[in-house]
Amino acid sequence: MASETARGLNILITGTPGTGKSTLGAELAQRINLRYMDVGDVARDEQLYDGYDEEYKCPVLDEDRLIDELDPVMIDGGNIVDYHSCDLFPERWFDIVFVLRTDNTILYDRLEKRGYNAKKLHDNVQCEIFQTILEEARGGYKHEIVHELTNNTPEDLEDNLEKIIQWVQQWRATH
Ligand SMILES: Nc1ncnc2c1ncn2[C@@H]1O[C@H](COP(=O)(O)OP(=O)(O)O)[C@@H](O)[C@H]1O
Repeated sequence: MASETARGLNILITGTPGTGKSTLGAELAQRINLRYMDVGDVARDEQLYDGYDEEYKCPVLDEDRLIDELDPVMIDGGNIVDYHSCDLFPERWFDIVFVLRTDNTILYDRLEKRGYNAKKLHDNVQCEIFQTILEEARGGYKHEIVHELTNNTPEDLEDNLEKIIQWVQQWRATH
């Protein structure tokens, strides 16, 4: 076996809410035996909040406490992290970053089904139109580790899983 470097593989799955991160992340974790972490769930379980956003009617993430909480786990490696933003994380955490993308009309329907109000729907669809998260990822990580994946249909999901698994196998063979 190739030598384990400082730690095991860490994958970030990011993208606008509704692009399918948790669906893909949870399935991927099962198939390749990594730990799946939804950052929103960790924040809620550990109450890693700092105030309340009246406009969006949601608690504000305490980023410093979140980083402190996750750092030991990330140093160990073997994680798939799911979050709808990526500029808060230390660059050193991730070996590869996947940015999921969804067509605006499909995304709108998914978020409407989720019960988002008009403002939240509009803001999230705008976020996707302006490819905000993709730009964030490209700005925060080395170009060659950032991959954009279209995720509109169940067929896309299966293709994406296969692509990621191939990449992971390659990574494991060379690290
Ligand atoms: N590739 C896909 N094709 C069709 N529907 C999908 C796909 N990926 C996710 N979905 C659906 O879209 C909705 C949002 O997916 P979810 O994984 O919760 O997104 P996120 O974690 O990015 O907010 C869910 O109802 C899920 O079943």
